Amino acid sequence: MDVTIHPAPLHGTIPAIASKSMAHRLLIMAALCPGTTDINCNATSKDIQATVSCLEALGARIASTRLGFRVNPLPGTSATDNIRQAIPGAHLDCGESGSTLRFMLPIVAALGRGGSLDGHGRLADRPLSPLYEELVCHGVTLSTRGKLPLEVSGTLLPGRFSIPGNVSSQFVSGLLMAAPLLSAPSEIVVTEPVESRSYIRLTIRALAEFGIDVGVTHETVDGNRATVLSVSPARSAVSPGTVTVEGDWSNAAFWLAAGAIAGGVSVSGLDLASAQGDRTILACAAAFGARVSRSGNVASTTPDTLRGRTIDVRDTPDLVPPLAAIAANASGTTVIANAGRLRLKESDRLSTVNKALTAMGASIEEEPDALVIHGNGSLSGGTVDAANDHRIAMMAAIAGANAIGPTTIRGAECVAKSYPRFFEDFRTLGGIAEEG
Ligand SMILES: O=C(O)C1=C[C@@H](OP(=O)(O)O)[C@@H](O)[C@H](O)C1
Ligand SMILES: C=C(OP(=O)(O)O)C(=O)O
Repeated sequence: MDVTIHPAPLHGTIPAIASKSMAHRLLIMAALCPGTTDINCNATSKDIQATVSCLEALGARIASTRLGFRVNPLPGTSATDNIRQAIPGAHLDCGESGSTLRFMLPIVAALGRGGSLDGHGRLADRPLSPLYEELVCHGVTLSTRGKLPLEVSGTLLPGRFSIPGNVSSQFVSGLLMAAPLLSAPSEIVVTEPVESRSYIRLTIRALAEFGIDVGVTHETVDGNRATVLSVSPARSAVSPGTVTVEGDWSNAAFWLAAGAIAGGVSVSGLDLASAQGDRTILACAAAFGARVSRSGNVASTTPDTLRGRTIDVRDTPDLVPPLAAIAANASGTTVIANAGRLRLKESDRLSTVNKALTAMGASIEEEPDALVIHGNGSLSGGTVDAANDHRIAMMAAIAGANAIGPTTIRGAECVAKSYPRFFEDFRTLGGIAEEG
C-alpha cells in the first residue's frame, strides 16, 4: 500500500497505545504462571499477536476481551502447580517479531517438550548468537543456526548463562522469563557494555508482577564488569489476577517528535516514571530546543527553534527514527551515536533511515555505528521505501507532515507490526494521509 502524506502540521491529543514490549512480557508470564490473568491492553499488533499465537501453540488459552486478553496458562499438574506442561513438538510462528523469537526460544527449551520456531521477513537473519550457544551448552539440541524453522529438543538445564550485553537485550529477557521454569536457581551474567539496558529492567518488572524476584549483583568477569541476574524456580509465582499494559513510549515518540517539529502534540496514558527507556524522547526533544511539558499521565511537545545535538542511543535504539525526523527539521548537525545495533532490526535501520530521509531532501552521512544529519530546517518531501520496517514508515509520515511538498510512502502497511491504527491516529491529529 502506498500512502501519500500532504504537508499539514499535527495538532492535538492522542491516547498512547499499549506498550508492545510490555504486552509480550505480560502475556508470556501469564501463560506460564498459575491462575487466570486478565491483561488490560488497549491495542494489539502483528507482533503482539505473534506472541499470542506462540503461547496458544504451547497450550495456553488466550481470549480477546473488550479490554484486552484473558489468559489461561499452559496446563500444570494441579491448579497451583508451577510446573507447566507444553504440548509436545509445538510449532511456533513468531511472524517478524524478534522479541517473540528470542523470548520463546529459551522458554520452549525450558519447558522441555521440544518444538520448532518459525519466522518471516528478516527474522532468520537477525542474530540468535550467543543465546543459541548458551542454550546448547545447557543441554538443548538446536537445528542449524541461521535457518528457520529452528528445531528445539532436550530440556534446558539450570546454571550460569553468559551473555555479552551488546548484541540484543532480548536474549537476557528471554532467559529471565525461562529461568523460573527450571528445577534449580540460575544466574544470567551480562557483561558490559550493556545496550538496551532499560528493556532488561522492563522484564524484571514484568516478573515482579507475577511474584518472581530477580537478584541483581555485580561482578568482574575476565576483567569486564558484569551484571549478574539471579532467578530461582518460581515456586511462589502467581497471577496478579488483572494487570494493565502501560502506554508505549516507543510509538508515542513519533507523535512527540511530530509535535516538536511543528504544530503541537500531547500523548495521554503514559507513565512518566516508566521503566521504558524511550521515555527519554522528552529529554531529547527538549535538548533539540522544543518545548516539553509533563502533567499527570500526559506528555506534550511544541516547536521552538530546533538545533542539532549529539545523542547517544545505546539504551534507546527504537528512538532513532523519530530522533532522525527531528534532526532533519533542525538547523545544524546532529550526531546519533552508538547506534550500530540498528543494523540488526526489521531493516538495516541506519541505512533505511538514511535512504528515506535522503529521498526527502536531507543531507546525511552514515557511519558504521552512527548517523550524522545536517539539518537545514525542513525537508522537501519525495518518495520513500518503507523497507518493510514499521518505524521507517512512521518516521516518513511525521517528517512528511512538515515537508514542503508531498511524501509518498511505499509499503506503508508495515506499520501493522507495532501500530495498525497509526494512519488513523495521524489523521485524528490533522495529518493528511491519502491511500492509493
Ligand atoms: O525487549 C524488547 O522489548 C525490545 C528490545 C530492543 O531490542 P534489542 O535489545 O535487540 O536492542 C528493542 O529494539 C525492541 O524493539 C524491543
Ligand atoms: C526491533 C523491534 O522489534 P523486534 O525486535 O521485537 O522485532 C521494533 O519494534 O522496532
